Amino acid sequence: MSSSNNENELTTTRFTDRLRDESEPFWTQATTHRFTRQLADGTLPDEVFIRYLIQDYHYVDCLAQAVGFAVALAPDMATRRPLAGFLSVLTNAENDFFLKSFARLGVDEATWRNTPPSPVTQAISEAIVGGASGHAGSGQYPEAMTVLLCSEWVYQAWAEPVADAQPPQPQYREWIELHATAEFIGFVEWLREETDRACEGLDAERQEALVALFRKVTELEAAFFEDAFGS
Ligand SMILES: Cc1ncc(C[n+]2csc(CCO)c2C)c(N)n1
Repeated sequence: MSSSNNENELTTTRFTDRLRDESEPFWTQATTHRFTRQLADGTLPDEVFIRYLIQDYHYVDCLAQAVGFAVALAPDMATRRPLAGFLSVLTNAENDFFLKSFARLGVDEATWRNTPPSPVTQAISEAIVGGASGHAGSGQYPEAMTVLLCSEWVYQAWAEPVADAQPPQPQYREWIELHATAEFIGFVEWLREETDRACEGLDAERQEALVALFRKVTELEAAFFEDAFGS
């Protein structure tokens, strides 16, 4: 499949292109979901966004744990630094967004604290933290990068095409802007390059397992959006 190790080939398939392409139909479902379309045109019901935010706050807490594993597993300071920068965004600006949005939407602290993670949230959190930490039997840098890449790339892929949308709800505009900034797009490209570098020399069996992991997380990203509709 990948010819990237053959120097005589003029065209090569990036490993991360393979991850995305082999995740269909879930990739298209996750990146063009009605949740993101309605977010962009302002027709997403408040109660759907509130359900999503409460679940996503659980998810982001698990994601921060997964990034911590990636920081630990990274090969050197130059790779730890962007991951640590991302962890800082997650635990500061991103965290502030959730608390501000809960306040704006009238979701009191007891509600977001006491609403348990849904089965879909539990499944995606286990896939992310398990994949990155070894609880799912892997726990190496390529696995950690693969789950992080999926989580971030799906969001860039839905947000960038709707970056100019101006829904009337300020929290919808902010949620789009957060995922369409040059900084975030640059971070996703770095994740792709680093995942390519970490995975392209691995044997076929390991690569197959990484493709399956990326595909599973992509499927769960689509299910996570659907879950917010209560269907
Ligand atoms: C289920 C789910 N999957 C992925 C993301 C994406 N994401 C999580 S943290 C972060 C950093 C951006 O500031 C981004 C893009 C999400 N929010 N929820």
